[in-house]
Amino acid sequence: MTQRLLIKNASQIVTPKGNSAVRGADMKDVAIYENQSILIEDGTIVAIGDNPAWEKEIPTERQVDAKGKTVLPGFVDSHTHFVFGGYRADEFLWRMEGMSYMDIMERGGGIANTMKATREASEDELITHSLDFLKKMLAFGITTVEGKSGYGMDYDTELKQLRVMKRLEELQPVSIVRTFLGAHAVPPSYKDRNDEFIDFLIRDVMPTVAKEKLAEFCDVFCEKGVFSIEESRKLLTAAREQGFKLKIHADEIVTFGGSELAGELKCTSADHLLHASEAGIKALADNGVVATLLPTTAFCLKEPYAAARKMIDSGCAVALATDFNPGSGFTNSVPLMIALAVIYMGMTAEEAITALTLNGAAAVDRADRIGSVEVGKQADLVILQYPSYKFLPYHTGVNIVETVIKNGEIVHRA
Ligand SMILES: N=CN[C@@H](CCC(=O)O)C(=O)O
Ligand SMILES: [Zn+2]
Repeated sequence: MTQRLLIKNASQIVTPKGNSAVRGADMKDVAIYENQSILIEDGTIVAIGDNPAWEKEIPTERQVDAKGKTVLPGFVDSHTHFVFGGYRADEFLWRMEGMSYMDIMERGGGIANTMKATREASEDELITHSLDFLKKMLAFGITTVEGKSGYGMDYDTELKQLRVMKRLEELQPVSIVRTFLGAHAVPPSYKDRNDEFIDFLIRDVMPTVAKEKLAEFCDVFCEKGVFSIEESRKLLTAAREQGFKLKIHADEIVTFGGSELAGELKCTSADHLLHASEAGIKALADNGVVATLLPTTAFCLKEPYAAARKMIDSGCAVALATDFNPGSGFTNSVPLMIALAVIYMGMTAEEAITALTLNGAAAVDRADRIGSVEVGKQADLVILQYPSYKFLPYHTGVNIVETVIKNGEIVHRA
């Protein structure tokens, strides 16, 4: 029997439109429907309108009254590292005392610190740890999350992280898009042997990840002192040959040319971009690479924010994501991210919505299925407790998500 759900009388339904990333000036053009309802059948949006017959046909227990509230597409957090062992609270405080992220990394802390704890953790421990994070994400309105490996940097642990994410999909409602980030740092056992480590990933790890369909994307931390442009190009080119779609951590700490490489390789997304050059921004815009910006990381690292305004004005498709991880930004606060984007990065509220929904979906190659409230799309929805989307930045830093719907079912109520 058809399972129906009616979201009725929403003060506003606010959504970007389309099946692909929205670029440049179009990012602000969200549709706003007032006092309309959404009819869902078997997890798919089948109508948006104000047909009085719907209320009569659908049992009251399958109706959600959204009067005085705002409905948005479920948020897509397209860049996280949420499966890891241990914490790095000390490092956070060292940074506040003046040590830099790279200083800590060069002294054997940072990613290597989490690598050790992740290697030691059992699959079940990682599951328990991650379930708690996923629950918090859902409460913030995140209905799809991308998660990366990269805290193993050896065969067993990289696969363990990816398998954990696969198992987590069955245990809770948030959809998980898996990314292989074996090239997250050079592990101590390969110190100063970057080439050999890249070869090891390409030859010994990637084929299993591909064969077992453990990841859809491959990513690399392309950065001065981590992986060079040439090493990143070699890894990503091999990854594409093995069937992966591509992502890149680019120009995070210094201007390095990662954005240009993303353009050259036509990566699905290039992420961070705090120090992307003019030519890099142009390369992203010209090649349809989603520019994924991670404001909470810049905030936690006390670094300048990415040039969101300039990117949008140059025709880029910008996405916003939390980069939730134990080091550079141990926060998955969507309200904080929106506040930073609107207050400090010059994005409008409408652009921030597009960035967090349809463009986030494009950054994980799912814009044809999710990311907007449109007939035919999967019914992943967020209901805010206020009558306008403007409350998202205005009620600054506060979580105003009241109800979350995944695949046409209520999965969270505040
Ligand atoms: N910059 C590289 N990777 C992560 C941080 C990982 C960590 O510090 O544990 C990021 O995207 O910010
Ligand atoms: Zn990252």
